[in-house]
Amino acid sequence: MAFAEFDDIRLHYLDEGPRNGPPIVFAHALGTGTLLWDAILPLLPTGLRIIRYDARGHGLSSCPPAPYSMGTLVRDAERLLDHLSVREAMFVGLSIGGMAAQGLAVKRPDLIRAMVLSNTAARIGTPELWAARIATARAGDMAELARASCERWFTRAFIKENKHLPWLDLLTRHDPEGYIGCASAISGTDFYTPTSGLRLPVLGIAGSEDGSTPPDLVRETVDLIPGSRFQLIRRAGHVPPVDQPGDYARHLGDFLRATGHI
Ligand SMILES: O=C(O)CC1=CCC(=O)O1
Repeated sequence: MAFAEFDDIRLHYLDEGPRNGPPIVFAHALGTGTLLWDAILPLLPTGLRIIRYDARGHGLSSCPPAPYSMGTLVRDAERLLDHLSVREAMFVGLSIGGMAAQGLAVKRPDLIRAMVLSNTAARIGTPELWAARIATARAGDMAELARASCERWFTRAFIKENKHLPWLDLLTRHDPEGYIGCASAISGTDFYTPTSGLRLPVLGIAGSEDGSTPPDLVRETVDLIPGSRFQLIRRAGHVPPVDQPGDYARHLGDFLRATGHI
C-alpha cells in the first residue's frame, strides 16, 4: 500500500513485481477499487511490474467534493505514472477506467504503448441516465444504487449464487461524493473523435451479459482504432475480472505476448 500526494489529491496505489519488469497499469470501474483485479493477478504471466490505483473518490484515495471532470481523472493517472517514472505501459482500463485510458493515450502517448479497453466505450450512457443516478446518490440511497448496479454488472447465475454480495456491500458503503464526482465525469465525456485518432495496439474486451456496456458498444469504440482486436467473454457481465478471471487473464496474457510487451 502506498500513497502519491499531489496538490489536490492523495492517490492510493499498489506497485508490485520487479521494478524493472514490463509495466502494466490497472484502472478500475465506478464504485469498485484496486480489489477489482485481485482474482486475475495470480493468473498473469510472471515478471510484470503491476500497478493498480484507486481513482479519486474511491477506496483509500481521498475524496474531494464532486463534481470531477474526465480531464481531472486523466491527469490523476498521468501524475501517478510520472510519479512512478513509468513509461510505455500496458494500460488496462475497465469502464470509467477505460475512459481514462482513452484520454491518457491521447494526452500522453509516451506513457502507454498498448491499451486494453475493457467493458467501456467512448461514451457511456446519457446525461439523463447519469443525472438520475446522481440524484439517487445525493438522496443518500446508495443501497438502491448498489442493488441496481449489481443487476447490470453481474449475470443472473452469479447473483443467484450470491457471489455478488461483497460488491453489493462495497457499493452500498461507497462515499456518495466519490460516486457523484465520477458519475459526473462519465456524464460529460464523449471521446469518439479523440479516440478515432489513436494509433496504438488495442484489445477490446466485452462481457456477453454486460448490462452497462454491452458487447456492441465496446466493439463500436475499439473499431474506431485501426488494427484493434476484440474478445467476447461468455457468461460474463460488466466486470469479467470478477466473474470470469481465468478467461480474462488468458486474454491479457495473449495480448501482452502479441504486442511484444513480454
Ligand atoms: O454503473 C454502471 O452501470 C457501470 C459503469 C459505468 C461506468 C463505470 O465505471 O461503471
